[in-house]
Amino acid sequence: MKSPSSAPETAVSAAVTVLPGGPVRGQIRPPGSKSLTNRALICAAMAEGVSELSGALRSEDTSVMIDSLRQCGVGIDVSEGGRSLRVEGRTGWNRDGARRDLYVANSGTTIRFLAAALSAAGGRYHLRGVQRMHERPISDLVDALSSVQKGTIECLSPGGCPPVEIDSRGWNANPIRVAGNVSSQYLSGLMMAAPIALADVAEAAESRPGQVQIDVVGELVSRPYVEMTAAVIRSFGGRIRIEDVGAEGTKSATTEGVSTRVIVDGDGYRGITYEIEPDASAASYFWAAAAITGGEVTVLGLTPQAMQGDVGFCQVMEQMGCRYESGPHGMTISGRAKRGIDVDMNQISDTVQTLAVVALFADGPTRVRGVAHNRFKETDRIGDLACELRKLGATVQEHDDGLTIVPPVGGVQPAVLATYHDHRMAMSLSLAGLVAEGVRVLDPSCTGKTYPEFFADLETLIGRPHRWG
Ligand SMILES: O=C(O)C1=C[C@@H](OP(=O)(O)O)[C@@H](O)[C@H](O)C1
Ligand SMILES: C=C(OP(=O)(O)O)C(=O)O
Repeated sequence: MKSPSSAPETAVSAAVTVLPGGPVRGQIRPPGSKSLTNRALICAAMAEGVSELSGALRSEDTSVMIDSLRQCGVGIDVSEGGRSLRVEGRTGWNRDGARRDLYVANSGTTIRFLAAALSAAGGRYHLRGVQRMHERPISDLVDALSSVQKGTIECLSPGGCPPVEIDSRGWNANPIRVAGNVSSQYLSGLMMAAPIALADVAEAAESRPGQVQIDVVGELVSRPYVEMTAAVIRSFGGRIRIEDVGAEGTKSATTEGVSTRVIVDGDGYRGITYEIEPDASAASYFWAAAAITGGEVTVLGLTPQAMQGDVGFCQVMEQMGCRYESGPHGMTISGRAKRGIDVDMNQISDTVQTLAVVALFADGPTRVRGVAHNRFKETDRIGDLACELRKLGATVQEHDDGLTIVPPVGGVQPAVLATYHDHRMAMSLSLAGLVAEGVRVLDPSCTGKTYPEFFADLETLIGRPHRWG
């Protein structure tokens, strides 16, 4: 067994068992938001001037973004253990015009945001990742880009998946139509790319649009991330507005089938000083630790006004019977989550796995709706999640858009749980061990995608070591 001090933060261990004990009580500040770090990096990289980002996340998803931008000629200095990033805007951008081979591991934000930004900036790029990345769809974004981009862009794997090959001379057309039912990251990528297409960075562009209009056709999932994108764009000096089509006065012949319209103008990004919030999806594991054990956990640095929709997980815990309080410094969950609930998680889909584990300890079934798009993430987060919950003794029904979880009669059973290279599978499933004996979680180092120090931080919060191996 490794003690907390001997376990390196990215320990490569075959398995981890979180040991049962009393109620979890304490305060914790998770690392910076992945979503905000990768958005700020894109805007800063394409800005005029220098940006200073503080509170950034250091993890695989942000490292592949930093490495890719550096390969394109962007100067990025990393300090304070990865928390501070100094980004020299577009001065060195793609000077030699060579084809860049960019590796993005399994980071959806990186490949979707970069594909759009690089298409707008112009140049030749090959974007590739791990095997699972080559199974995650990107064709809705690539189709949207190919309709506005001079040059070529194509998906190289069957089913419209990466690698993506780009040979672009910038954008010259309008409006862009994009589907939003598989991932909101396509729209976010286009939104962040639009100011780049409007600015001088597009040296290769044969002509530049004066304004960019992006129309989302049909359903848009994970909406809070789109608001977050707009907020980050505005912070970096971009001008953007989002209209819900269908609202009074917005319907016309040009809005047929369109649910959301985004209009971007202005002349690009400006370098700024920017502070990144702690990661709200990561915070969900600590709130859940309180909810499962009947303890009390305050997550510092987050408020209900945070830019991340996943702070909404606290309201879900409240629905299940916890007490939820917020103050200027943090958000607190206390008491046990006793009630099973029926909940639409479309807007906070990264917390479905966390909720599923809390649901194992409730006194009735929990039905999760609205997350069909969870099948396209690091793994199939409906089918594979159901499989692991059943190993713990739950009765689980899979639906097209989610799942129903009936808690195990007689309590959660000991089990060895697979994690499918999915950081959220490892972080959420391990929490079952806070109450139940013998919950062994395989490949814990997969948390490195967004939270390399997760198990070390959890040990600190619960005040006892995990069993490794
Ligand atoms: O834009 C973002 O930063 C994200 C959007 C969400 O993806 P989808 O829009 O695919 O649901 C979320 O799951 C992901 O972790 C981060
Ligand atoms: C879905 C996720 O990541 P991404 O799509 O950015 O790879 C996630 O972090 O849960």
